Amino acid sequence: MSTAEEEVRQALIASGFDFRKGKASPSKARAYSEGQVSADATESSGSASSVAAPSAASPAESTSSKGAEPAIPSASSPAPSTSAPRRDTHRGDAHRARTVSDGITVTTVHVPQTAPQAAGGQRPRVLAIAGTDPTGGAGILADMKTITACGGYAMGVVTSVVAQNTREVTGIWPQTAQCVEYQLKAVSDDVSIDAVKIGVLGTEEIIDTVHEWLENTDFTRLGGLWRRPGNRANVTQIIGSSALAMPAAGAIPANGAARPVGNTGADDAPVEYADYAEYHGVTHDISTHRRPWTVIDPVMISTSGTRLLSADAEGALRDLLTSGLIDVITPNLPELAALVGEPVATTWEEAIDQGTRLLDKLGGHTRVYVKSGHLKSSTTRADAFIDANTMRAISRNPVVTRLPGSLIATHNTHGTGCALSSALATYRPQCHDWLQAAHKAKAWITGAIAHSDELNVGLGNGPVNHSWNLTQATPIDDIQLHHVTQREMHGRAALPL
Ligand SMILES: Nc1ncnc2c1ncn2[C@@H]1O[C@H](COP(=O)(O)OP(=O)(O)O)[C@@H](O)[C@H]1O
Ligand SMILES: Cc1ncc(COP(=O)(O)OP(=O)(O)O)c(N)n1
Repeated sequence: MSTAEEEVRQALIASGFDFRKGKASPSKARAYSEGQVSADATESSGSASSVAAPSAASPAESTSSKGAEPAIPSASSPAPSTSAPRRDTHRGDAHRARTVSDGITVTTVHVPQTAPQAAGGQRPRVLAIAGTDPTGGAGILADMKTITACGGYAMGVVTSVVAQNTREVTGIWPQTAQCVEYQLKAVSDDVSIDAVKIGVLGTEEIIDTVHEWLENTDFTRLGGLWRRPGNRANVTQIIGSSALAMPAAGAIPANGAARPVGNTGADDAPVEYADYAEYHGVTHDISTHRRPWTVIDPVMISTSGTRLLSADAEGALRDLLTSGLIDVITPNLPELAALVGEPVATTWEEAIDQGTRLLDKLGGHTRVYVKSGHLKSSTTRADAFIDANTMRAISRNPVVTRLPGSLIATHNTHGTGCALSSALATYRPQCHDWLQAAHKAKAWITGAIAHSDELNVGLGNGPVNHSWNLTQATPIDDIQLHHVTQREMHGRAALPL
């Protein structure tokens, strides 16, 4: 079994998956434990692999990654508190490098995983802007389940009502731009939004509406973004006691003008951003992340072949993608091909080349998470995270990180892309950087696919199991229910009408 498979296996074990009993899917469990799912064997040797552009050197010191346990938040098995010290979690250890295509070198990098830190019980507030699927496998219902399972508080704005099931799409009713605008405003007028996942947008007008909302809303007005406790030292180190102070000399390399962060008042300081900038030596994120962390799944065509974005809306989509308002775009292979105007990639290497070209095309304003679900010729399901923002201090080239994964033999892949992008958006506020969030999202979706056979939903391509890492609902018997109801009624009676 390759180390990459071992990592996924460990992630599943950490989440409560029982390989001996083969609880979710005996055949799948066997494939894992006996090493039959071996797509990554020739491509990775560390606990995670990265592809780095030539001069993007990874930190050199090496700590063994063997046995490192990717943490997946789980109510049943809380993430271990013995994880690596926080400040170390970014520091990948280069193990080996190889060239996959012109100018791109694969480097195997160990990216230790730590548990998302729950901030005193507070959950990041994550808004999904997406279409519907009444079967709950894809779209906004799937987003709600994913966000909840990944530790967020889920909110949703509906862009399009879609009649679909696990087999086909039978009708699409895009909402008016005004309807979407009112929904967006209703949320952002009242709630601090920490992260946004964008799915089906449907029409040019809706894209423009979301674009304008992201651009013009003052997201810090309601008291700033969610932050984890315990980071105060980093903020003061970088931005001083006032959130508007400039970085201390030397704290951030001079590769861009340091700009004040948006929040005022020490308690509202956006700790994440300062922390991010300090580590990566970039100022980009300080200035842009006054907005919520934003992930877009550029859903254009459903797997069943139906257009979910009108053809004339593609120009507006490109404008949004190049606006600097989007942090990560998560295309599947057909979407990636459409965005770069090329045939669909047939190998992982081609997909990476296309992802890098897409990033170039978008002016480097975003990050590209390339999804491998449609890779027909291979049993690898490794994804790639291509980032032109990190490591700028060392190299101007984008860093391409391989997120290991192997094919799971199941037809239950309806809505995988929706779930992955929601998981990414939800993990980001709980992680140190996008890369760590990407690793967690990949581990989570792998678990959700691996556990999908526990469900029995629909006659076609069934959904993934969004609640795979959650404990069973606590059974409540009739007597308990009776007592709760009595208490509620007494409470209500006391409320003024
Ligand atoms: N059969 C599978 N086995 C393992 N991982 C899969 C499988 N199908 C999809 N994935 C993973 O699910 C995620 C979503 O990918 P993809 O299916 O390409 O997206 P979309 O649903 O947008 O088409 C990716 O991480 C991909 O690698
Ligand atoms: C309302 C809605 N949004 C998105 C999709 C596409 O879902 P995706 O996760 O890309 O997966 P497939 O089901 O198309 O494989 C959808 N169908 N509906």
